[in-house]
Amino acid sequence: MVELSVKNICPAGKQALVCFLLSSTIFTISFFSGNVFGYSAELWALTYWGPALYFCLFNFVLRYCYKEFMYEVSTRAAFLGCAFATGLYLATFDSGVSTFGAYLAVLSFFHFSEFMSVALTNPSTLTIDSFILNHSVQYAIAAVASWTEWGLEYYFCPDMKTCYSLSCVGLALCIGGELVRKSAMFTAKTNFNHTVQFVKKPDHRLVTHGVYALCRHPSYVGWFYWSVGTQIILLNPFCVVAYGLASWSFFRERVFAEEATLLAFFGAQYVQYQKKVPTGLPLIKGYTIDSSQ
Ligand SMILES: C[S@@+](CC[C@H](N)C(=O)[O-])C[C@H]1O[C@@H](n2cnc3c(N)ncnc32)[C@H](O)[C@@H]1O
Repeated sequence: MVELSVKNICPAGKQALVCFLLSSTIFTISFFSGNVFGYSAELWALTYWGPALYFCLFNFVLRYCYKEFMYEVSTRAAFLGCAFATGLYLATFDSGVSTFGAYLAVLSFFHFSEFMSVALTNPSTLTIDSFILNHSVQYAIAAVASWTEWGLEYYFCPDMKTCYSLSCVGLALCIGGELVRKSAMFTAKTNFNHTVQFVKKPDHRLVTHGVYALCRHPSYVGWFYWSVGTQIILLNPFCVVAYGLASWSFFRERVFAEEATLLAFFGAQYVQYQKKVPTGLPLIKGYTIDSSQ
């Protein structure tokens, strides 16, 4: 049984936590120093060049102190910490830029928390991919498309990006999605894996309690709503629709393939589970014995 506590966190998890917190704190202090002390030319330089200088120096130190995996973890966690603080800072702007700031904070926190959740729940599977920064080419294209849409609309129609109440609905959807996904990871623990398993491990147990008693694929449900939520935060009308359709079609295929393996692993036990509990994703039924005929 894995005991979840910060004390028991694995070395790479601790390292990621320290780098994320240190970087986000230093960036936050630099960015917000102007709000506290007023803006002078010197402080302006400190506010913007300070964080950049820190980031370069910190990476230089990391390069000499850590090797391979630990170095890769440290730089990614530090980068995500900087992005998170930058997002928080931009979110305080009195213009449409604040929507991009909120999005940046949500995005960087998501990738950091994915790594930390694996570090806490299933450390033996922890790799650099646990940040899921390099999820897929499609994921990268989708991100760039959303930045492009936001940039074009902000440039040509800045008023479009000031519907803050709608942006807050997106934020609520992202927070809800995060909570559901992380509840799934913390409930399934070592049975959860970022990549679908095609060979059953001897200790793989079917999880049907907690959030898995409400839906069969809570981590996908959370990610689905989180991804649509990010586009509502950005007030991107085209990407809201495109993300909804792309995520839905991705999860429909993923659930189908995953359930075929789960039926092979757990047989009648999984059939019973399917009868009682829905997938949780709209209009997705999953793989039933009938689908194979
Ligand atoms: C990325 S996780 C996703 C889990 C689940 N689909 C969800 O959305 O919460 C994929 C791994 O979880 C495992 N898995 C999925 N549902 C499970 C369950 N109810 N009990 C145990 N393992 C499960 C699969 O075998 C697969 O290797």
